[in-house]
Amino acid sequence: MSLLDVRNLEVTYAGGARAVRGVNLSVDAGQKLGIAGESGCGKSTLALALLRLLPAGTKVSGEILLNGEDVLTMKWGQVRAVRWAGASIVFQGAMHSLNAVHRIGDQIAEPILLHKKATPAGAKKKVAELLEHVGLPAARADAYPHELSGGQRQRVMIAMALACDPGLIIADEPTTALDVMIQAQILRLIEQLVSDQDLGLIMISHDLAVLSDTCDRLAVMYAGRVVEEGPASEVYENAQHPYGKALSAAFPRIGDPASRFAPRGLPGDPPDPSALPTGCTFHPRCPVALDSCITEDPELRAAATDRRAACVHVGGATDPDDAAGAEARSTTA
Ligand SMILES: Nc1ncnc2c1ncn2[C@@H]1O[C@H](COP(=O)(O)OP(=O)(O)OP(=O)(O)O)[C@@H](O)[C@H]1O
Repeated sequence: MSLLDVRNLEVTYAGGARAVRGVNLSVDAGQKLGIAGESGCGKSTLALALLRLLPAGTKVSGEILLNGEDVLTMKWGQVRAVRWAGASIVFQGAMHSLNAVHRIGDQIAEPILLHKKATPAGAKKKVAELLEHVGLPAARADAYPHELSGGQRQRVMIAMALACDPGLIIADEPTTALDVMIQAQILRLIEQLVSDQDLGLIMISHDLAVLSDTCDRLAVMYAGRVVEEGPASEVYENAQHPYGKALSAAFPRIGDPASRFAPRGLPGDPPDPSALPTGCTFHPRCPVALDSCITEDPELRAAATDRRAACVHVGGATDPDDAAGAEARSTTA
């Protein structure tokens, strides 16, 4: 049994935006899954859905099996316990997530007192251990958030996420607000904690390079769907889906000066999730779209060993007559 098994997850916001569509994914203990995609592709919605943190009125269907139990059908009391002890989220921008008027030790202690039913002395001891675990002196428990640097605050957020010993950490752009040096330190810290404690990790980022460096597997999302999935370094180095290729080409590579000076962006924007294009939702931006892509939306299918992509061009499914149409379009574009 996987630590987390998400099956056919669909999320539609009250206004009709289909932010997550038919997502399947799984994470085992000790496994690090990266979720990549441009802004608006549904990554944060997916993270929030996993712990039922979406606004009231949002329609969610499918299954979210955490340790075999479906989070979507749990009673609220159980969901609240699962949020700390089963899986917890580290958000970007720790300053906004921490309460400015409380000492950080008290903030970390709160879930321990509430969900672990610890005594005040037991919670204090655990807070000291957690701070040391994330590389902060235990005495920093007495500090207020504004007395810490951005990197230290993000370490506090990680300590807080670990407070009730969850099996899964969901890190949503955990280093986006930090400078490059601190970003690297925080990423190494997360990696180390995950491997020391055999945790599962879902790391969300628009930055494919960061994800390929940190994670074992990578899922690329576009318009609410996973369009490509496989071992992280392979997806980054040799994406199969045209969107994965474009996303990967947008990042300069070490040792490849050409890519450094000419990273290729992808023209256009992801579609409005309340008015999605027909067929493959990527077809309006796709440089190799076929006529059939306007009407057909391919399922994820085997692209190579242990890799899958949702594109008519993978798995030998391309119709040669249709390919002529694509060629004509790309030469006139
Ligand atoms: N509360 C909401 N109500 C309606 N639509 C929403 C809501 N939150 C997000 N959306 C829409 O759902 C889509 C997916 O948003 P989401 O924030 O999940 O994407 P993302 O990939 O995480 O982007 P970013 O990296 O910018 O956070 C977007 O089109 C967004 O406008």
